[in-house]
Amino acid sequence: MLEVHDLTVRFGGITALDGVGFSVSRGEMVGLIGPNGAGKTTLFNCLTRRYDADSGSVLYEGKNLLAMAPHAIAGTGIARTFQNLGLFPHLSVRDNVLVGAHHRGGAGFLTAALWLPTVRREENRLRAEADRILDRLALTEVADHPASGLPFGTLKRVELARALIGRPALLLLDEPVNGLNSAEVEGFADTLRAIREEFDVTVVVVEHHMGFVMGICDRVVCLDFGRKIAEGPPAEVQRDPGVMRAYLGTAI
Ligand SMILES: Nc1ncnc2c1ncn2[C@@H]1O[C@H](COP(=O)(O)OP(=O)(O)OP(=O)(O)O)[C@@H](O)[C@H]1O
Repeated sequence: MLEVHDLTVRFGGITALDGVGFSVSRGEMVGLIGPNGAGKTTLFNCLTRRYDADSGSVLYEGKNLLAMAPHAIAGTGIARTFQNLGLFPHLSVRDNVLVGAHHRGGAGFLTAALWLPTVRREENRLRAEADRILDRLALTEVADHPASGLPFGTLKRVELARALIGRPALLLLDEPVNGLNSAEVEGFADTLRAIREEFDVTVVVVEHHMGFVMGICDRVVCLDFGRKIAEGPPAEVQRDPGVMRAYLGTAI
């Protein structure tokens, strides 16, 4: 589904990604780990075309992802969540989720401005779908509440709901359990396991919480200073001497 070859990204003198390569098969859940500054978010930013790569290639379903326009990414079936939440604080939870469906609306500017019946039908259909997803993620009670002021754990689920309404085939999650307490982490892991089946979605997840990564992922890729230093089943990567060295001084 996804093939990353020899990907390099530089920011001035910093090489954030240095010849990184790995692939992801349909249906897999792959963990992307590595110490702070290893290049994990930069990789996500390349996959969603926020950053340009200096060299290398990314094939998504056989297509050259790096040649696509950033606005076309959602339409290809790739959705992401953000490390520091990318929600609109003053919009309701439901409207934040509906933002994730923007590429599925077929109405043009004029039909939308005139609020024609086709637009109303489309809006009703998407609202019904948003409500189903909100219900699935236990967010119905806060659907009309503005995002601002809600607990962090709730907002993490809103981000997931917003990604899911785009009907993604590939879901990129950037630190989805960062800042959650241990009960919330467990709850999120259970939800993600179930959602992976229900929505038939392939997942790449960046996360520092090793218990979460090791418990949920089929395979783990570890980056350090922009380079891939290990890849394999979670238990093997956790025991890898290079990975242990990269995390020296950090509990893993
Ligand atoms: N837009 C940017 N401009 C300059 N440098 C950047 C930019 N984005 C990332 N970097 C640098 O690239 C390197 C990799 O950063 P990145 O955020 O990808 O790491 P990370 O593995 O996601 O870290 P963390 O776990 O702390 O989120 C770091 O040295 C960072 O400072």
